[in-house]
Amino acid sequence: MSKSSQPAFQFATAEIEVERAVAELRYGRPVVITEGDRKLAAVALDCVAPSLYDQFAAATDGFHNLLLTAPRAGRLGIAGSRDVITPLAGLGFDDASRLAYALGAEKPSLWQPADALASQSAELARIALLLPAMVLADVSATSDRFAGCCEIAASRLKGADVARQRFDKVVRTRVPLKDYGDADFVVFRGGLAQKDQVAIIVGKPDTSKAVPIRIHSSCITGDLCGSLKCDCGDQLRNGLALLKQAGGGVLLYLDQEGRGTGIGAKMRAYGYQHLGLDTIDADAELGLSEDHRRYEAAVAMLRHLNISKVAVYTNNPTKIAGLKLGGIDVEARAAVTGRVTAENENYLRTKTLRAGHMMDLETLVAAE
Ligand SMILES: Nc1nc2c(ncn2[C@@H]2O[C@H](COP(=O)(O)OP(=O)(O)OP(=O)(O)O)[C@@H](O)[C@H]2O)c(=O)[nH]1
Ligand SMILES: [Zn+2]
Repeated sequence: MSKSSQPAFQFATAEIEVERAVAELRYGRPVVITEGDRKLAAVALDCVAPSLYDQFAAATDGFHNLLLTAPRAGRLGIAGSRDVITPLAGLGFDDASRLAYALGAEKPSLWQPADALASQSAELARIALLLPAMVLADVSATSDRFAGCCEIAASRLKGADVARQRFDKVVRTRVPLKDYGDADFVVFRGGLAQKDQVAIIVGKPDTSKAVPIRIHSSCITGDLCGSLKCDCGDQLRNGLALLKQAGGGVLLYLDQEGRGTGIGAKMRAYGYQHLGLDTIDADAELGLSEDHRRYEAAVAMLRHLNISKVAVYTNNPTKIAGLKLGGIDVEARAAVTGRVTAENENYLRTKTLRAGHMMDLETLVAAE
C-alpha cells in the first residue's frame, strides 16, 4: 500500500463525538447540538467563564435561555415536574447562576416548557459531571458565529449508549491489605467519558456459585477521610470484611462520587445541607435528580470476571435493579451498615424514607 492510500484516521463514532462535546463543556466552551436543520448552541453555566457567558449572550443577540431541569423548576415553585427554559436577556452571569442553583432564588416571571433538544443538552452536562444548568440559544443555520464550536447531532447521545457497556480489563495485580489479607485489584477501562473502575477480589470466590459482592460508590469524604456526614467509610471496610468472612468475594469500587454527580456538585449540596436541606432537596436545588448512578460498569466488570450469579451486600434497591437489568442473577441480598452518628442520622433517615433504602435505622440507632 502506498503512503497516500493509507486510510485516514476516523474518529467519528457516537461515543467519540459525545466525549469531545463533554470535554468542550468541561473546558467552558459552547457546543452546538443539531437535529435536522436546527442548531442549538449550549454552554454549561457551571464552568463557563463570565466573559465567555457575555460573549455567548452577545452572539445570540440576547436571545439566550436558561434550562431549569424539573427538580430545580420544582424548587423554584414552577408546577408541573418538567424541564423548563427561561429567558436570560438582561441577566448577567451572577444573576443567571443565582437563578440556576442558588438557595432562595425567586421564580422567574417568564418560562415555558423545554423542548426535547433543550432537555437533551442537560445529559451532556451530566456526563461531564457539571450541573445541568445549560445556557441555550437557537442559532440560525447560516450564522457563522458558532462556526468554531464543536458540533454534535443529538442522535449521537443515544448512539453512544452501547459504549457505556464496553469495558476492557487493563491489569490485575495483588495488593496485600492490612485487615483483609491479599486482594487482587482488577482495573477496567471504558464506558462513556469515564475514569478507570476497580474490582477488588478478596480471597478466592467460587464463581460456580452465587458470588458475594459489594457495589460501592466512591465517596472521597467518607471513604478516604472518615467524614461523619455519611456511612460510606464504614460500609467500605465492613463490606470488605463481610466478603472475607463469606470465604471470598468482589467489591466493585465505582467512580460515582456524589451519587454520580461528581465531587463539585456534592460539595455544593453539602453547603445547602449545612443550611438545613436534606440530601435529596439539596441536590434538587442544583437541578439534580435523586440518583444519577448507572450500573453498566458493574455489570461489565462482573461479566469479565465470569460472574453471572451474585449475593449482594447493599441496602439500596436501585443497585439490585441495575444488576438485574444487566442480566446478572441476584440470588440474595444482605445489609451492610455503618455507625450512625449525630451528623449522619438525618442523611440515613432520608435515604430510608425518601429513597427506599432497606435499613432498620431505629435498630441501628438503638445499638449505638
Ligand atoms: N449527592 C450526594 N451524594 C452523596 C451525599 N452523601 C453521600 N453521597 C454519595 O452517595 C454515594 C453512597 O454510596 P454507597 O454507600 O455505595 O451507596 P448507597 O446508595 O448508600 O447504597 P448501599 O451503601 O449499597 O446501601 C456515594 O457516591 C457518595 O459520594 C450527599 O449528601 N449528596
Ligand atoms: Zn459518603
